Amino acid sequence: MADRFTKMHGLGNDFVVIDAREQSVEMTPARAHAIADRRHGIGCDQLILLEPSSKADVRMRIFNADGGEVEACGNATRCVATLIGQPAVIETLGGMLRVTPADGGAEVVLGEPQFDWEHIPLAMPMDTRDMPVAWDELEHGAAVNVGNPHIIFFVPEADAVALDELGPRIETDPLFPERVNVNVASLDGPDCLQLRVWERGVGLTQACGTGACATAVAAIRAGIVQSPVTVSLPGGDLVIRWAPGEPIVMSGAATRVFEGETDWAQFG
Ligand SMILES: N[C@@H](CCC[C@H](N)C(=O)O)C(=O)O
Repeated sequence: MADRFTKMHGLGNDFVVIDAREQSVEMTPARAHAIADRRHGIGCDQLILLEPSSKADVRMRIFNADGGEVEACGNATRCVATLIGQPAVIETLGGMLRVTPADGGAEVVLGEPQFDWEHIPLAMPMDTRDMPVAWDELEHGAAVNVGNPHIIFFVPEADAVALDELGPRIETDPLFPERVNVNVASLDGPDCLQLRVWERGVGLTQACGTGACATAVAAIRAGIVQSPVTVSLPGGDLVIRWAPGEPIVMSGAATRVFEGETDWAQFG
């Protein structure tokens, strides 16, 4: 029997979604990495595996293109919400997410953001609102965990930052024992932010949903913007709502591109 998958994207952040509730699929980091390869595999930023859950409507496992399994993916969560097609609860390593499909996309209620250095996690105690760090022109980052770890730098012009060079250096810095997603943002009008993201385990992507959430939260916390915040990424816009002590709510598009069939055995 052929192995089936759905190719999807959220603002150009693309996914191979495998429904392992209908077919049995053995996933390993090496196999996920091989499937994500854009020349020899199917190609994607993240591989998403849907499994039965005893606590929620579905369990969603997330593998970065490097094969590493991670806790959260905002854009993929909207995509999975549209596949489910009705309000649902999704179990992830980063927590339980409530989703509601809407208008060619979905709304996702993430948990409350974490700011303690142990929860980012960082290798040493530090004020996560204004970290005494510098990598060339990227200085004074803010750190937020929204299910997965993010560092955010507010800069005059996000497009002018050499993120392809600085991103991998920061991602793998020993300050971040679990590595980190690197966000550079600039103010782009009232309550609007421009954002580019170097994703842990992937590289530069067209959009990062959790990066948009972490950046909006850091900007609201710093008093730079007020909720709701429109975050413009290279692949399109997301709207983020948040107030201290409350969960984060993200809204945006999700697109089904095609259904495919393959043979997982060829990927190791
Ligand atoms: N593209 C995602 C984030 C995927 C996981 C991330 N690279 C990590 O390693 O934490 C999103 O839309 O949030």
